[in-house]
Amino acid sequence: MNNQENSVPDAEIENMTFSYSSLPVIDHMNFILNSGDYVILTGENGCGKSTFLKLLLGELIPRQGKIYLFGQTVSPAVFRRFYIGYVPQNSISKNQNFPATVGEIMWTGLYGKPYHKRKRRQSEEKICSALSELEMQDYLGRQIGELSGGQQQRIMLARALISMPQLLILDESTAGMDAHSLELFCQVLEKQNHENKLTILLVTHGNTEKFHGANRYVTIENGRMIE
Ligand SMILES: Nc1ncnc2c1ncn2[C@@H]1O[C@H](COP(=O)(O)OP(=O)(O)OP(=O)(O)O)[C@@H](O)[C@H]1O
Repeated sequence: MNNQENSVPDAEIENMTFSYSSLPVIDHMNFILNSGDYVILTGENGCGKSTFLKLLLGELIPRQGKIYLFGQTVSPAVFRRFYIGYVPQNSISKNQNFPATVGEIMWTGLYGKPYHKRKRRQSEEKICSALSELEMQDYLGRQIGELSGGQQQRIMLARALISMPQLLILDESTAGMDAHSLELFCQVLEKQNHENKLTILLVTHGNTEKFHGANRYVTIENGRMIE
């Protein structure tokens, strides 16, 4: 669904404030993420990027202000109704023995999809095509823990994309990635945004120049979003 048709932003933050007990992190923040935006979010260590994402995803509750996703107040129902893809910083590399193959990880990206069980062939084709885009099609039967960090992150992006999200959130997903993986990752994001109008919100520490095609660059400073 493209929300531009009815001009409802994919995400809207209104006058949001948040603190961890006595530590203020977000201070009367306002922010709008429009459908089709490709936003790069940066900021100093500890400025509140992860906290902002946790608030957006309903993991934390603001002390003040409102958060809307696709025009609706954040709630479990919103996450059932709208697909939001999420690629975190590499967490698999911390568990080299994680007992799953690339294929098994990819299947989890299709859970809840109507064609998941009924159309196995169609699902397999989707998985192969998503892996090919990230040059990982030959790794289907490999244990995820045996792959390099960059390869694992390519798999996690492919997995997020097969769920056909309306919004894709990436939290430091490219940190420490090798040059080739980073190049492929950036190419796929640009293509998804330009061709499929996928809304992207990407948090990164550096390398902002690698993310071709982004239309907005924002930072968090003193608890507010600066564009
Ligand atoms: N659970 C928590 N309890 C208390 N303070 C926290 C908690 N999580 C984060 N903080 C503090 O809140 C501030 C913002 O942290 P946050 O992780 O959101 O920043 P960040 O911009 O994502 O940092 P980095 O770039 O280092 O990942 C920091 O001062 C951090 O120490």
